[in-house]
Amino acid sequence: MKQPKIIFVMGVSGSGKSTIGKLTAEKLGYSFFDGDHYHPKSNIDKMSKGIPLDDTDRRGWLETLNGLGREHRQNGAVIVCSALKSTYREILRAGIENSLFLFLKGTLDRINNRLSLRKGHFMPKELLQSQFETLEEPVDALVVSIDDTPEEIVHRAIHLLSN
Ligand SMILES: Nc1ncnc2c1ncn2[C@@H]1O[C@H](COP(=O)(O)OP(=O)(O)OP(=O)(O)O)[C@@H](O)[C@H]1O
Ligand SMILES: O=C(O)[C@H](O)[C@@H](O)[C@H](O)[C@H](O)CO
Repeated sequence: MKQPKIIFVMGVSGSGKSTIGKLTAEKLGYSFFDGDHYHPKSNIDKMSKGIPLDDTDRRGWLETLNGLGREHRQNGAVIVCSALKSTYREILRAGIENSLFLFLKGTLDRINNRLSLRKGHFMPKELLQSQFETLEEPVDALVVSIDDTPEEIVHRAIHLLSN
């Protein structure tokens, strides 16, 4: 496979997207963008109150991340985004031929445990159930299990990306 220039790291809240995405970008020498930093304040306020985002809330945010992908498609970027639905992934990858989704797959129990330990993040762990309900697992993504150390997960992801 020709190594993709834009890698979207996807999965439910707490699946490890920021952790794995940052390390993967470092290894590949790509820019790194964390989708969490591109939400409008209204979205952050909503999630902080424990209310899940809907399609309308997410639309502009997904378009912004697609714009980032288009901007960096020559030099390479890892972009972190939950990308829960197939229609969201269509928005994200629109016009970017050499893009790929890396799906971090884990169980609700395991992620719930990790979120119980995480401090200082706006996303309440009570929203995790709705993240799983919204998730449409991708059929055309690279899939890595989250049941390992971040270093091992990144090692496997890079192996998959370069084969
Ligand atoms: N492989 C791993 N093993 C153990 N802990 C991990 C692993 N990956 C991530 N974590 C921890 O799990 C928590 C969630 O990870 P992280 O914040 O990267 O997830 P996320 O998908 O970016 O979350 P969100 O979408 O809510 O921003 C963090 O406290 C992180 O340190
Ligand atoms: O689509 C969504 O519901 C949101 O994007 C969330 O997943 C957050 O961005 C983030 O992952 C929370 O930490």
